[in-house]
This record gives sequence, C-alpha cells and structure tokens, in this order.
Amino acid sequence: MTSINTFYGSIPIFSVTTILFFCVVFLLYLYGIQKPRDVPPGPNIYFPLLGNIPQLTGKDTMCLFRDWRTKYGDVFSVYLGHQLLVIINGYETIKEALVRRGSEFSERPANYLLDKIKNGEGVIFTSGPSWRKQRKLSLNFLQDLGFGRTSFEQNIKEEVQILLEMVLSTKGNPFDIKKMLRLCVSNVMCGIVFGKRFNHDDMKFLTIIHNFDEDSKALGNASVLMNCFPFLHYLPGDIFNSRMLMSHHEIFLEFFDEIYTAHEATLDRENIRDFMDMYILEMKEGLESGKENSYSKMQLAALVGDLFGAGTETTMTTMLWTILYLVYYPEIQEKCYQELENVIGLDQFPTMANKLELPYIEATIMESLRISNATPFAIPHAVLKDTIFKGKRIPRECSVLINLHSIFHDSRVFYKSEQFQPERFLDVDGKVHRPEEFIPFSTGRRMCLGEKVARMELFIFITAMIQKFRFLPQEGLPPPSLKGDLGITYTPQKFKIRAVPRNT
Ligand code: HEM
Repeated sequence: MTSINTFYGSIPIFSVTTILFFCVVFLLYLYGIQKPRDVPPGPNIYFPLLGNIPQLTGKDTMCLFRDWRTKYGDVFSVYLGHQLLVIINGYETIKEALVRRGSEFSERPANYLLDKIKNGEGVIFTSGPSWRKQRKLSLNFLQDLGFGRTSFEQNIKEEVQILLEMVLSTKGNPFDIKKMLRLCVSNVMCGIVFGKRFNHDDMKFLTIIHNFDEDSKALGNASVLMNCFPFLHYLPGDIFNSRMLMSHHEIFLEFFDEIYTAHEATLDRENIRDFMDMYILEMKEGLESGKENSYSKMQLAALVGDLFGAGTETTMTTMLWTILYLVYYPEIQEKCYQELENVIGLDQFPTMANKLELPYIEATIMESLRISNATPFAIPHAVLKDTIFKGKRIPRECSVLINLHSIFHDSRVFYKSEQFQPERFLDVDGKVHRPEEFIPFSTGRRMCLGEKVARMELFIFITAMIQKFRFLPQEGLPPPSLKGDLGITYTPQKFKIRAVPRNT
C-alpha cells in the first residue's frame, strides 16, 4: 500500500484520505445542522464557509431558482457564505410581502462594498428616514420637472433623432447598436439631471459612460462576494474589481463636482433649470431658515449617481432586448411597422399622444419587458426586524430577493410564457390590457421611481426606430442568441445586426 512519511512513522495514504473524507462529511453535517430550523427551507447541502455558492456558480440562476421553488415552495432560502438569502417567488407571495406587508419589507440590506462607496447616501441602497426623505424629494422634483409628461418629450426626441442618424450612417452594414443606445439614453438622463446634453465625442462624458458600463458588469459579483468575504477587498491585485469600482466613483465625483460648481454659480431662483438646481435651492433654503435638513452636496451626488445607475442600464437593456426580439420575429416587426404606417405614416415623428393609437407596438414593448425582464430579481430588500412570513422566520440582517422572473416565466400566469406573443397584452377589442401580475418595475413602496420616464423613452425610441428601419440579422447568419448574461441586470450577449432604411 502507498504511504507517506511523517515524524511519527508512516501512515497509509488510504487512511489519510479516509480521515479527510470523514472530516469533510462531519464539517458539512455540522454546518448543515447549524441552519436554524425556523428559517425558510432550501437545499440541504452547505459547504463550509461557502454555503450554497458552489451550487450557484456557473449555473443559470433563474432556472435553478425555478427548480428550487418547485422543491421548497414560494419562499426558500440559500446561504451565500455564512449569509442567509431568502428568495420570494410568485405574484401572490410577492404582493403579500411588498404591498400588504410593505412597511416591513421595504428596507435594503447592509452591503459591505456599496456602503463603502455610497456612504449610506442616495436612494437605492438606503433605508429608513433618510431613504424616505430622498425618495419623496426626488419624486417631487421629477414630477415638477414634468416627469412622464410632454415636457420630457422634447428631450427624448432630440436624442432619438441623433440615434436615427447614427443608425443611418451604418448603411445597412452589421453594427453594434448598444453603444449608440447607451450614449443617447444617458443623455436623456443628463437633460433631466444637469439640464444639458453632452456631445458624443466629449471625453469626460465618454469616460463616465464607459465606467458605468464596466461597473454594471462588475457590481453584481463584486458586491455579493465582498459582502460575504470583506477581506477580499484587501487582497493584492483587484481580482474582484472592488478597487476599480471605488476609483470609478472618485472619477464620477470629480465630474459631478464640476457641474455642481457651475450650477451653484449660476443658480437663478426665478429660472430653475433642472433636478440639480431644484436640489441646490432646497438645500440653500433649508440652511437659510436654520432648520435641520438632510440635504447635502454628497447626498445630491449619490442621488444623481443612483438616477444614472438605475435609469440608464435598465432602459437601454430593455431597448436592446426589444430590437433583438424584433429581429427574431420579423412578422411581429412587420406588424408593428404596418400599424405605424396606417396610423401616423412614415414622416410624422411619433409622440406620446400616439400611444393609444398604437396598441400593438405598446403590447410588443410590454412583452419585451416581460420576457426579457432586465431586472429579474429587482434590487435586494430586507426586513426591519426578525419577521414571521408564511410560517417561517426571516432574520433582520438577511437579504430578500424578489424573484420577478418567477412571475413572468410561469405559464400558469402568462400562458405559454416562453413564447414571445405581444397579443397577450391586447383585449378582444385590440386595446392594451395590463394584467395585475405585470410588474416589471416591481411593486409597493420601493417600486421603480422612474417608471413613467422609462415607459416614455421605450415607446418613443422603439417606435421611431421601427418607423425608419427594418432590423435584420447579419447576412447569411441566424438571428443573434436570445440567451442573456446576469449581472446587475439581465443583458443580451454582445450582438451585431443590420438596419436597412425603410424608404429605400
Ligand atoms: C425599463 C426600465 C426600468 C426598469 C425595468 C426598472 C426596474 C426597476 C426595479 C425592478 C426596481 C427595484 C424595485 C424594488 O426594489 O422592489 C427599480 C428601482 C429603482 N429605479 Fe427603476 N427601472 C427602470 C428605469 C428607471 C429609470 C429611467 C429611473 C430614473 C429616472 C429609475 C430609477 C429607479 C430608482 C431610483 C430605483 C430605486 C427606488 C428605491 O429604492 O426606492 N428606473 N427599478
């Protein structure tokens, strides 16, 4: 028998392996029985230190969660490292948590990396009174600026016209539309927040856009890993990109600071130009009145970052998916085009006033929001205190994932859910019908605060593109894959398509 030599003599390898094997089994067992029995059920095998991370690594998380939902029910849990993650599935259960018990489920969990970057400021990753104040203020400002009303349309129209010219310049050759969409959608947000747009060759603007793109790819994994193992941040090198994220934040703050200084110097109380003016004014009035308020320049920087982060990636990704599905289903693209041709013709620029007259296009966008589902797990929620939900305890410090994907890909809710069928959102009279379960912007107190502007952008961008171009796969190739990558959003893999002008 093979053996190894030790200080005490020789031990057969066989017994070393056996001892190691039993140690591992014992550790697994120990770790397994340490999971409290009163928390939601979940896979029974836990790896010491890693929890269920090995089972999740390299898998299609959405499929895995679907299987675990079948096995463990609408509320199940997994361990990420030593941290419990509760996943809530299905429309009724999600509604129960976010709406009926919204006051308990509207917190955000602590997150090592994000807390380090955001310093507890802004709206997306904050909780309690500070979040409530910043959210209310943002909603009021956006409302006053005409959020979701026609005054935004001019802003959007300007960007769409630039996009159409860029697409035209590709002359029917294969191209990557993502970069163009990103610049234009980001500029819509710049108009709202800074009252200005940037040229597409402005290096500072390009750097910020590029960094946001990199961050959205890195943030998902980095924030989960750093949260479980904060020491990773201090390892040499930057394998998990945490230092890159922090340095991008510094660059963003410099960019913000320049615009802030210019706004402060030219602020005119009688002529408020944008979100930033509104915030600065509110801050100054608070200071002048001597009343305590939580508005500050750093809060504003965090808010602006949040609006960009939450508003650009999601909207652009949904547009990308919509174009991809139109390429995949040319008959649906043609039906959209026919509707447009019949209702507003080919020369008039589409506006929100046309939305009611174009139900098939609206239904196509809704179907894209449903099937592609750019934010399948919303943004992690948390509970105020240990909470009993569906007979199980959800501990205060754990993260709660809202599995929106479990609603949209359930054929009991959306018939033949894996098929792209805009008709599911039309009633017998051909008018748009919005089922209660259609909640791509989530629901309850934390629901997306940019839904109106997102829907406006989606409608105008998509309609104008369908009006001017026929989108096709590359010559001789099948349409690009409908498989996506899950990061902070669920995005299509890199693809190229052709856009052939309709008037040729
Ligand atoms: C198609 C586009 C969009 C989709 C699918 C989308 C979806 C979502 C979802 C699912 C959430 C999480 C809600 C939750 O935690 O339960 C969210 C939050 C948020 N969204 Fe959007 N969103 C979109 C566009 C926008 C835009 C354009 C803006 C900004 C103008 C925006 C700003 C925000 C903010 C600030 C939050 C955090 C709200 C909070 O924590 O209180 N979103 N969004």
